[in-house]
Amino acid sequence: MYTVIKRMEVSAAHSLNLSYQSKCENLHGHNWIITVYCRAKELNADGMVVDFSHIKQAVKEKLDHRNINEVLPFNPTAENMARWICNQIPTCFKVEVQESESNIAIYEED
Ligand SMILES: Nc1nc2c(c(=O)[nH]1)N=C([C@H](O)[C@H](O)COP(=O)(O)OP(=O)(O)OP(=O)(O)O)CN2
Ligand SMILES: [Zn+2]
Repeated sequence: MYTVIKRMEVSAAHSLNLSYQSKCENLHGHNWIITVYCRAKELNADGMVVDFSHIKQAVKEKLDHRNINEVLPFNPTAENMARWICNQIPTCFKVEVQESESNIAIYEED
């Protein structure tokens, strides 16, 4: 089994729609650290699980320096973002989305 790990920093803005009052309902920014884990039993014809630059294209190039609420059609919590990122990338099984030193969400397939 092969595993590749791609880490990216995404600087962007978002606001959250919440069922309670929160400062996070206001538009604000993060430098998200996003870590994508992919694995495969066999390498593809190019000798890769997945090209690191294709992961970057699927994530960073869509989200970086954007208002994430205008890109993603759901409430952009770290958990929802992690699931969406995982679903964008064939062979991905786990995504960590770190909003700050103290706040991290992980989505992992069963
Ligand atoms: N489970 C989640 N909780 C929160 C999320 C989330 O995505 N998942 N997101 C937010 C907001 O994005 C908010 O920006 C986080 O604010 P922050 O100031 O970083 O968080 P804290 O209030 O916990 O402050 P610390 O000083 O970092 O502890 C909120 N919650
Ligand atoms: Zn936030």
